[in-house]
Amino acid sequence: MSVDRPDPLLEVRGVDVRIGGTAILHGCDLTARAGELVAVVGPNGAGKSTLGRVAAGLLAPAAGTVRWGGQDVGAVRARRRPHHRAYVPQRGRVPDGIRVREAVELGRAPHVGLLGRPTTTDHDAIDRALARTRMTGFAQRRLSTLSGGELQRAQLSVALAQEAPLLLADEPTASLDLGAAVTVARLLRALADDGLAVVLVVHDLALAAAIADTVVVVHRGRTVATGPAEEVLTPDRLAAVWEVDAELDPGDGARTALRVGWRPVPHALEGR
Ligand SMILES: Nc1ncnc2c1ncn2[C@@H]1O[C@H](COP(=O)(O)OP(=O)(O)OP(=O)(O)O)[C@@H](O)[C@H]1O
Repeated sequence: MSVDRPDPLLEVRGVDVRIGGTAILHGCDLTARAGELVAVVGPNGAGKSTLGRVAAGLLAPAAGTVRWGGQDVGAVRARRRPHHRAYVPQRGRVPDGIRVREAVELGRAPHVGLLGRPTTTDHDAIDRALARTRMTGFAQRRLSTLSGGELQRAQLSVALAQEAPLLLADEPTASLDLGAAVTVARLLRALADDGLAVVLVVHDLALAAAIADTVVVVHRGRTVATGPAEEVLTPDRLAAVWEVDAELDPGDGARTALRVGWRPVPHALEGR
């Protein structure tokens, strides 16, 4: 590890989570620094969203610690939390009737205060968040009328208006077409390049390999590997964790592919 790496904005150490008496996470670790994009990957039900929620302070761990900028999350008052981290849920609630700009204004609310009025700085932050997510032209549209991709971008816009140094996004490219997924992936990479710590829960391993500095593999409630995609997503690990015959092709770094053995191996080739 280089000595001049910034201190972590997110540090999850040895976290256990129990829900309704069931152990969901066991001793999980997750670190993200300014300028770093961390992709949390793993099979269905592995515990990725739970890890994202505990990292976002939405779920209290039964053991272990969660720190934002070195401060224990339990010691951060509820109204200060949006200043530390923004969280984009997998399935955000879409309130009836609310327009995109109004939703983004709600994202900005922690800066405005209970009785205050938005200042020019707040309006500028809202405009920037809309522009960054290409939602300026949708500002007066009701959330309920947006397509799945537009809604994902609107939710990111709400989170960006918070201007928190740590952004956690749970499957922001789920149900997006290829072009829309690339747009969101590039935005997340650009946000990290601008100095945010970005944690992304994602299923698409080729996308994770293309944009993430660090990949964290969650398997059966444990963080079993952490590192650059080419070191972590080896054929052996893909076989052990996802139970597939697959290989990551790192390409030129910006274009990545996952070669997957989709069809059963013919008996004649087995064991060769
Ligand atoms: N509120 C809950 N009550 C009971 N079990 C839960 C609850 N929330 C999550 N779980 C269980 O915890 C495990 C991990 O769930 P989690 O949503 O974190 O997985 P995931 O890796 O994000 O899965 P997916 O890729 O399918 O979204 C699953 O077995 C899930 O059924």
